[in-house]
Amino acid sequence: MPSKRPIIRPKLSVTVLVVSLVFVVMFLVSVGFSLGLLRGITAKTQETSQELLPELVHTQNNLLKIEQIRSYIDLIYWVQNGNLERNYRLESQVLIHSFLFENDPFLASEASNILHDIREIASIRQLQRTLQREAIQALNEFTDPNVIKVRGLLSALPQREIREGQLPSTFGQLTALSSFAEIEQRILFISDLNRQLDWMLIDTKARLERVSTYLNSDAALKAQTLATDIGTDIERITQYSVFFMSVVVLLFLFLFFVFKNTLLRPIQSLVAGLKAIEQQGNKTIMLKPLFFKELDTIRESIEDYSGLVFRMQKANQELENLSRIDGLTGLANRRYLDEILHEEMNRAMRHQHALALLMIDIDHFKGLNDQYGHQVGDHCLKVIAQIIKGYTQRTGELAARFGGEEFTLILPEIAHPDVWRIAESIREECSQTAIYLENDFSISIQMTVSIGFVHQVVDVTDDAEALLKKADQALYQAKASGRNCVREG
Ligand SMILES: Nc1nc2c(ncn2[C@@H]2O[C@H](COP(=O)(O)OP(=O)(O)OP(=O)(O)O)[C@@H](O)[C@H]2O)c(=O)[nH]1
Repeated sequence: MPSKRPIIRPKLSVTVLVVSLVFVVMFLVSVGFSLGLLRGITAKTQETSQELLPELVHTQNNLLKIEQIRSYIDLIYWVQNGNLERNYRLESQVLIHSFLFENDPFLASEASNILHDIREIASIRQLQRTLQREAIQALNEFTDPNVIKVRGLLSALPQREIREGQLPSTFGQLTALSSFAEIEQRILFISDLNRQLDWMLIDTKARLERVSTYLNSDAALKAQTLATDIGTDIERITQYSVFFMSVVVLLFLFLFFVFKNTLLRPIQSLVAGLKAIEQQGNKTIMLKPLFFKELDTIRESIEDYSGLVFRMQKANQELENLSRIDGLTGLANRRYLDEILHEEMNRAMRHQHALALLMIDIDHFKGLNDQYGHQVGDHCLKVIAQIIKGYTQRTGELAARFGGEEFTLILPEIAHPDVWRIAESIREECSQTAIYLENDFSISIQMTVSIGFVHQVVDVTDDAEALLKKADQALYQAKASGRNCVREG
């Protein structure tokens, strides 16, 4: 037969240590991971605040500068004073130079175009202003109303354009100085310059608008990138938290399930085992082997304890039986007789039943002892005892050895005629039984018994002693009446 391999059971203490270590390692890993994640997010936030935010600020600055350049261009266009115009031009140039390109080729090329436009506008405006001034100066000496009108028109440039046909057809004295066509041509040229300026202004403003739109969309893009970055980080933190919490919850559920099956239930079964020993110590209990070594050791101890309790209960029972039984005849002894008689009297009293007590004594037993010896006497006592015991069938009936060669029979809940019948039967059976000597079967002994009994409904005034006494007196009468007879007390 193949030898059974011993089952290796894990130790609870070691398991708890290992689980704790796993938890500690998991905790450290998660702390490390959390710190790494947070560090990454912090670095990203710093990077954002150091790069993206300044970029956004630069874009906003550029937008402001664009607005300022736009107003400078207007001023360059409208201003009549050359010095002021130069100032505005320089200011706008400074602004363009302070423009932040951030390596953006579109911005760089548009800035240089704007610079070029400003110079162009300024130079045309300068030329227009010079020509305008010269023309006005030349016309200043004349008082002709048409000349004054033309001078007025020239002074209103560039607010109001001078169109062909707007000029008067004659200039009076002026025609003496130069031809009408020549003057008209010059004034219209100045006005043309104005139209050119208008177009340039429209172009430049459109360019500025383009740059402004570009910067705005760039700022929006950067803001969106920033928002997306923050959103991604928040999502990562959320995902990590959900993952970590799920792992922890699942692990706890798993451990709870494992410990419930390997720890809580086994402990409950051990407690149930102990209770079973307490409640039913008359049999040994067997428990299922347990997973953890320590618990299994406790299980083995409980099983051993159960076996011990069982053996002790058995021994106690045997001792108790021995203390109730007469060693020679196997009938109840005097002590147990008193106990049962007391109980049966109480029961009879409660239920108002009649109780019968028979005292049975072997006749001339001393002579038998003397003739055949004590051993034969003992044998006869056993035979008579078995005959009497044969009359105990119902619950509560008890045959006892009262002492020496005297026996007692308790018959509860019995009718009077039945007592007589049973007593006579015992007497008759004893007298008809031939007892053979164990070492000589040729010799048989005939024995008789005398019986005294009492039958009555017990009341509170009665006690066991009185009942026994009454039965004994009846027995005495039977003896006095010549033995081998029954008498009632
Ligand atoms: N062999 C044996 N004899 C016992 C035992 N117990 C008592 N005896 C004897 O029983 C006898 C009782 O004798 P007595 O009381 O004189 O009664 P009896 O001889 O039966 O006479 P009556 O009862 O008057 O018929 C005594 O000789 C006791 O020694 C016992 O356990 N074994």
